[in-house]
Amino acid sequence: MGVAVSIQQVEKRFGALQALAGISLEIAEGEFFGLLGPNGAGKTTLISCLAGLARPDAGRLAVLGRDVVADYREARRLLGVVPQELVFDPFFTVRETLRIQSGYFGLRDNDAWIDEILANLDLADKADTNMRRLSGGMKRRVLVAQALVHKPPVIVLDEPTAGVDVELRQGLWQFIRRLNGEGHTIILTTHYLEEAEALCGRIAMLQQGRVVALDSTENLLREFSAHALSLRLAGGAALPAALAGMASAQADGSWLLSLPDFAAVERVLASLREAGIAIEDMRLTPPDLEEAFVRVMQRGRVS
Ligand SMILES: Nc1ncnc2c1ncn2[C@@H]1O[C@H](COP(=O)(O)OP(=O)(O)OP(=O)(O)O)[C@@H](O)[C@H]1O
Repeated sequence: MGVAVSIQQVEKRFGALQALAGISLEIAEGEFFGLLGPNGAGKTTLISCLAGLARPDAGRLAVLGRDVVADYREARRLLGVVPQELVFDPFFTVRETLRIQSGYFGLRDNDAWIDEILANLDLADKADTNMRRLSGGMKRRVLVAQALVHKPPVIVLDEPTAGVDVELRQGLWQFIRRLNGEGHTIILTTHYLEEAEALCGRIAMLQQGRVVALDSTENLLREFSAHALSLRLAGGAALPAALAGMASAQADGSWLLSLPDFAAVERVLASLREAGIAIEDMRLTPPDLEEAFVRVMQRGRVS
């Protein structure tokens, strides 16, 4: 697999603020890649640099080998960006908007693909509706459609599901997954960590303009999150001393234990049995990206 996106030592300042402080990343063709980080971490700035909308102060970015500054037009053609902000021209219908966007890329007679996009984004019945009459969620769908009109091999989605209802989210992800299955590289930023966990094969976490974690989703979960075992003991019993170190008392009288793997559940149960303590209620929650994210961010702040 070739390199879809190459980002090398990219820096960007806004006055005194260092928005990007030396970002290096490589995203392979066909990846579903997540770019996560708290508000202000630099995700949108990095995407703007990739799309040629902002110029980095230092470093290089390339899309499928095309430098985004030196070879702007070709790099831009290889990229489809769904922006975070709802910007649109209120005077055109949905179809006109998509035809105009096709025109920017020199595409005529693009209606077959436009119809397919509209159908997949559940916008077909809005094709002749004026943009200003659409709801916020519908406008967001049009932004997604606009990014796809030229069938870009690399698709960047900057928080595409903010303010979007559950049904569209599912439809959108189904469509994006299909495109990914057909070989399109997908780069996603989102604050919905469940979505990132379900969709992304690899994730970079940004904090204050730096990459503070970069790994497969699986490895990030393994390293930074644990199985959480919630236990309520009969008669409000205390935990045996051997378990106390890995547990914290909850406000409702239950205990929360952080376990590295399933085998640890067995050790906990054996320890309770030996101490003659009965269990009233027990729940096991798998590792999740939200916990991993919080831990990575806390670690970042310390160093
Ligand atoms: N045009 C600009 N002028 C000045 N500062 C800017 C500009 N654009 C972004 N910034 C600042 O750069 C930093 C990074 O912003 P950016 O929008 O890239 O973050 P983000 O990770 O996308 O955040 P969010 O999750 O809120 O979208 C922030 O501190 C922001 O205030």
